[in-house]
Amino acid sequence: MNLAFIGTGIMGLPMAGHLLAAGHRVTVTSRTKSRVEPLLAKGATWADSPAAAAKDASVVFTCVPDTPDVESVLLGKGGVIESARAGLIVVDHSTISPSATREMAAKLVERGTTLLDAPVSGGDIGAKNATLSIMVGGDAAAFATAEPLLRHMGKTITHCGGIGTGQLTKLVNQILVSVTNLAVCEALTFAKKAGLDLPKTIQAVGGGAAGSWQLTNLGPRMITGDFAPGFMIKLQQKDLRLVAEATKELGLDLQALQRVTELFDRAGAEGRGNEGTQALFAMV
Ligand SMILES: NC(=O)c1ccc[n+]([C@@H]2O[C@H](COP(=O)([O-])OP(=O)(O)OC[C@H]3O[C@@H](n4cnc5c(N)ncnc54)[C@H](O)[C@@H]3O)[C@@H](O)[C@H]2O)c1
Repeated sequence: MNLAFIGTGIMGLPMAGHLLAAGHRVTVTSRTKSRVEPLLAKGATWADSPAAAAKDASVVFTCVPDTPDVESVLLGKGGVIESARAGLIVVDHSTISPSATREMAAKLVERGTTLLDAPVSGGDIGAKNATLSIMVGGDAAAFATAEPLLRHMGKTITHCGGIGTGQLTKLVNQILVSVTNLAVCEALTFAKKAGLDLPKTIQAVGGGAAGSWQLTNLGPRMITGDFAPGFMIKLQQKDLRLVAEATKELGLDLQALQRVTELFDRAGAEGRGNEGTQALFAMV
């Protein structure tokens, strides 16, 4: 199948690589061409704009940082909409605003193009190992077409409902991920102060009821001071802003969420925005 992938950063690069490895023709574009070289070396084709990338594609994937980036690659100058046509499916893997997603879907549908919101969870490791959880919102027929492609990149693929429900589900995910991250930071701070062997502690509690992705994957990075991203703090701040907007709309007041949001914002203000979320350990 002719596919396009726009935004080949920490997540998009390995995800597009899986589509290539599965035998699809993949045209790619991203902000920094040099970072796409590993895909070009494996047979991907470079395009100078999202519109050019989408021109001959049946399905276009996007994985860029924030809502304005998705708006730019889909609806901006040189955006996908310029070459959009009846039958084209756009699958957006970015984590962005659910309401902006619905608005973009309405604009694309005027060209006969269907948008699926399909944010992912599982981190850089899940992207590399093709074990992502992918939460999809949008038209059921478009989902049926996209699902076999999503299976090359993820293990748990869920059609959550109509357009925007993938993003709302991802916000549920971000509440769990961020509050658990803080719990891991506090537990390991306690363990360190108590003089415990930290790798043994992670092993011991990770196998019981306290086990979690955050503990298993970020705990070892926390205790060795490896703060390379992973999932950047500035992206978690962006996600927590989206969660804050949604909780306000729903009239909710979630205490642990507020605390962890403050800590991530403080980490960002201290210049840690490009570090991985495990660097929260340094803030506790
Ligand atoms: N890193 C993770 O662990 C993780 C996990 C789940 C979800 N996400 C989400 O996935 C999305 C991407 O995250 P990432 O970690 O890969 O970020 P990243 O910054 O590593 O990659 C983003 C890519 O998008 C490209 N890009 C940005 N604006 C562009 C534009 N206008 N046109 C073309 N390309 C553009 C950049 O060049 C970069 O290659 C974000 O929404 C993030 O919240 C990330």
